[in-house]
Amino acid sequence: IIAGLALASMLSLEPVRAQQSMPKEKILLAHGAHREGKRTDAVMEKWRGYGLGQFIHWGLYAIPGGEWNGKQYNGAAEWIRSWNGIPNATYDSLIYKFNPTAFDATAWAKSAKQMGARYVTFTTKHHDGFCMWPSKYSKYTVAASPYKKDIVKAVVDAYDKEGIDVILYFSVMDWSHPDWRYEIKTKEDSVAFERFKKFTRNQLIELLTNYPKAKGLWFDGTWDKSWVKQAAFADDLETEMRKLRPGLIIGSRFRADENGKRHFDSNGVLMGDYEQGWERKIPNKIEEVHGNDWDCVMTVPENQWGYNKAWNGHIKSANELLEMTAKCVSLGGNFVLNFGPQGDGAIRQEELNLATKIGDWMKLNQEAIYNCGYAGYEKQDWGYFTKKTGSDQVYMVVFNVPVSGALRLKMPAKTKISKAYMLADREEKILPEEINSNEYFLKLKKKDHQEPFVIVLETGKNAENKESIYEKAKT
Ligand SMILES: C[C@@H]1O/C(=N\OC(=O)Nc2ccccc2)[C@@H](O)[C@H](O)[C@@H]1O
Repeated sequence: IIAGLALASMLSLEPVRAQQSMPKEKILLAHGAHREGKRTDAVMEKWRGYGLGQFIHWGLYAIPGGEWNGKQYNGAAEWIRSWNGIPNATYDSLIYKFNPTAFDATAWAKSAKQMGARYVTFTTKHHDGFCMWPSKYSKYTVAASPYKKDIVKAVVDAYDKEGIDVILYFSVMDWSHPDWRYEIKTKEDSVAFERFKKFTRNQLIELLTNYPKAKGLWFDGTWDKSWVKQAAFADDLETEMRKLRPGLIIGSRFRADENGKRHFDSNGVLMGDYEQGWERKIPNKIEEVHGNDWDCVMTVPENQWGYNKAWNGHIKSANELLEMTAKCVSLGGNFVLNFGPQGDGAIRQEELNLATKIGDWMKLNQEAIYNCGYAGYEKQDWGYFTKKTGSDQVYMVVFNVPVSGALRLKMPAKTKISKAYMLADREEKILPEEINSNEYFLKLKKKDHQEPFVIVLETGKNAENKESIYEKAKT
């Protein structure tokens, strides 16, 4: 095209327009993203509105709980098999100690329900390769443990009964499988990894077949070169899984495109149905989520997913976790809080206490979290705006009350407030005092709030559109 234009100009057929900055040419990809933009089906619409979820990391690693022969493992407790202080066979013999007599899936599900979680992501197989279901493709499963029973089934059934949707976590990387490779260097590696790919496909089809109620798969352990090079295989497998389970939700961490690009393909388009990169981190502004669905998965300690006896370092409080929840929802995402049950199957008291506190708050304020998203308003110091999907209803989730006891509220131009009141007590009206066009003071009855609260703002059509009482500053 450029040569043609240049030739034309030389022949003075027509002046060449200054070369527009040509849009970046899309690279033709066989195994890139197969959809651009958010999914619009009902299953994904429901996922988008969950707001709050629970992650559960449970497996053999919960038995040592981050400690071995009295020594504290400094990494994440669920990674302890990789500690060079423990021979793999010694770790793997933990299977003979796995008999969680305190495991009660119904109690877990009821605690999650009370907390206000609307979905749960459960570890069917973590990097250590131990299967929490009786997989017929592995000997290293609950079936070979003293416990014997199918834990994945118990969790899926119990959470489904509480109306909480289940997503199955699955680690592709499987340290215990003889055919797993970090990268393919030799012919032998390649032959072994072909067997591993078949094994992985078999287990995934088995999970989707055994647990049809599961709404999605949360993939992990997909960052090593061996798997990143499997663009065609992983793409075909994703297509097969979606065909087997229409509506299946798969995140951006499952597969890479043929150039090894993960999460976003070579054209910058999100792989899968939502972005999975927000692991123990939250975006600060809407631009960072690029118009995609996303969820943030978060630990209570700094970085412990599996049960760790040492409950130390910075342990997040209920208010911190509520602020993370509100921040995620205010930017159009979901917040997924991790629980690491003990080796005996009981959830530790500290985590149960957090679930209770979060649940008590959610009972009063869930309307500002469920089926809410980005309001499009300017972020302000007092906290986070959320907006009810498909309505004008806007919420202020307040975490910071200034010493004045009054909140300064800046609304977008032409957006008037007709009513404002406390969500937890609708009788407590708040009279916005307009101090400038679209700027208001909201005086609060109570000043010493010990936990976040929500103010409902009625805006939109029924708000009177009186002109601002202030002259525009003459500048
Ligand atoms: C949810 C966590 O997921 C993991 N790893 O996550 C990542 O590797 N996250 C990641 C990596 C690169 C960029 C962004 C996130 C696991 O290793 C860990 O044990 C836990 O199951």
